[in-house]
Amino acid sequence: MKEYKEIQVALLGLGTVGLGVYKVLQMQKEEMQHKIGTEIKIKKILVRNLEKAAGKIEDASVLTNNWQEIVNDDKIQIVIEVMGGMEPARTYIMEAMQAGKQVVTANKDLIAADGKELMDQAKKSGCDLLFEAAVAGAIPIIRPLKQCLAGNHLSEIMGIVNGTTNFILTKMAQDGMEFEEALALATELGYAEADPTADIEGLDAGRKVAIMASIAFNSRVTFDDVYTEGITKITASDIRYAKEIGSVIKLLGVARNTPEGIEVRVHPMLIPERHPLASVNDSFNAVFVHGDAVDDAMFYGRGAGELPTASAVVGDIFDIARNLQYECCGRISCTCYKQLPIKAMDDICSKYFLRMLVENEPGVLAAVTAVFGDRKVSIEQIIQKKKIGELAEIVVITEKVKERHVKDSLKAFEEMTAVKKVSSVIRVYGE
Ligand SMILES: NC(=O)C1=CN([C@@H]2O[C@H](COP(=O)(O)OP(=O)(O)OC[C@H]3O[C@@H](n4cnc5c(N)ncnc54)[C@H](OP(=O)(O)O)[C@@H]3O)[C@@H](O)[C@H]2O)C=CC1
Ligand SMILES: N[C@@H](CC=O)C(=O)O
Ligand code: NA
Repeated sequence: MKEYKEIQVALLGLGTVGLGVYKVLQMQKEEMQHKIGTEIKIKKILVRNLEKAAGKIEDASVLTNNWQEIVNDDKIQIVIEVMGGMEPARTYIMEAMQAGKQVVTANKDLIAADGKELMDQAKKSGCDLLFEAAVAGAIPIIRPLKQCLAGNHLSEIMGIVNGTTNFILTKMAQDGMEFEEALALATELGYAEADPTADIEGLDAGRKVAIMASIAFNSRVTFDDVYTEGITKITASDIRYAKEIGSVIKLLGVARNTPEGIEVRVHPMLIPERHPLASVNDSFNAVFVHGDAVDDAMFYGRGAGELPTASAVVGDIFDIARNLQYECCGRISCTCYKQLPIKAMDDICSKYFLRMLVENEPGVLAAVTAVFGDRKVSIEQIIQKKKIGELAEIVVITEKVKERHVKDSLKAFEEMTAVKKVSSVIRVYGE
């Protein structure tokens, strides 16, 4: 065992998460010696603008805008990447590992796209590359999937894995807030990505689902494999109709290991109010995991924000500090040893909610029903909601059907003069 009076680390980035890590390490100052047998000392913080960063911390002498000062400093043993984005984060992480440093990152964009190359380099360098904060923020999920649940064949992961969109949907449903106002608030609270398009279009959740699926199913799933649909088309009317049928709308990430291949998708879903995910609100996230031994397990906590995300990052730093002392870094490497196919989205099965504007004439409902019937789409419910001039708004809820049959039906409606508009198509949870 090696004894270290202190372990020197460098932070790359001093934004929401970087400042959170700085604060949590200060909050742990008295205790870390007892917990991990050494102290963590931030030796350098890489920033772009020295002046802007100086006002954020007590000792501005640790700030630098020169990466070489970090990568060439042999005393720095852990690099903590919390800048975000693909480059230069990727290069810095690679160079840090090539220089024999351990790495912690919160960067899902990078792990979801280039996880294989990064893990390969970690193995080659005998380094730890830990990324607990990259998925579902504070919630421990990477470590459970890789370690605690390793004695399972995991078949399903499903959950709410984006804090920003969950916050927006909660504010729209519970406080009647407008989409834009709720997004601005989420940004102010430090939940949103630097470009919030990644949150609201489902890309951020897609990256997290790709990372979880790769680990859970031992087969590499990249972000490009994930079907993503965000919440920008969800309207106040959809939320109201959902409420009327005892449901809420949530942005869900789903990954299933099926005999036809891996199903990976992110999209809004109507879920019954009694389902545990329905009460996951604000910036909270929750992940369900199903395995052959564990049965069902659920993980819940804050999915975004300064201190919650830093909680996960600091957990990784502490883990590495222990590994450094016991000289066992790089203990757990890439676990993707299979090459499973990805299931086409057209082949997934779901129930669907469709809101349509049709001519208010006798026979139109029958014609709509016939289009569905001819394309193997069984209807569970069809309700005429209201009249809008000469038109009627109808809501259709289908049985569980194949996505391709719903798409075929939508194509047919485009050709039907009696159908003026299909305003919403939202998948519905359940059998
Ligand atoms: N916010 C959250 O709740 C969570 C975030 N994450 C992830 O953590 C990472 C950081 O997110 P967050 O803190 O919210 O983002 P921020 O935009 O708040 O912070 C990023 C910081 O990195 C700095 N930075 C960017 N590029 C460089 C560079 N080339 N050199 C030096 N500094 C640089 C930025 O500087 P400048 O101020 O000049 O732009 C900024 O201060 C991302 O990967 C994100 O996806 C993960 C989980 C939760
Ligand atoms: N923007 C992300 C931050 C955490 O990953 C989110 O809102 O969940
Ligand atoms: Na996490």
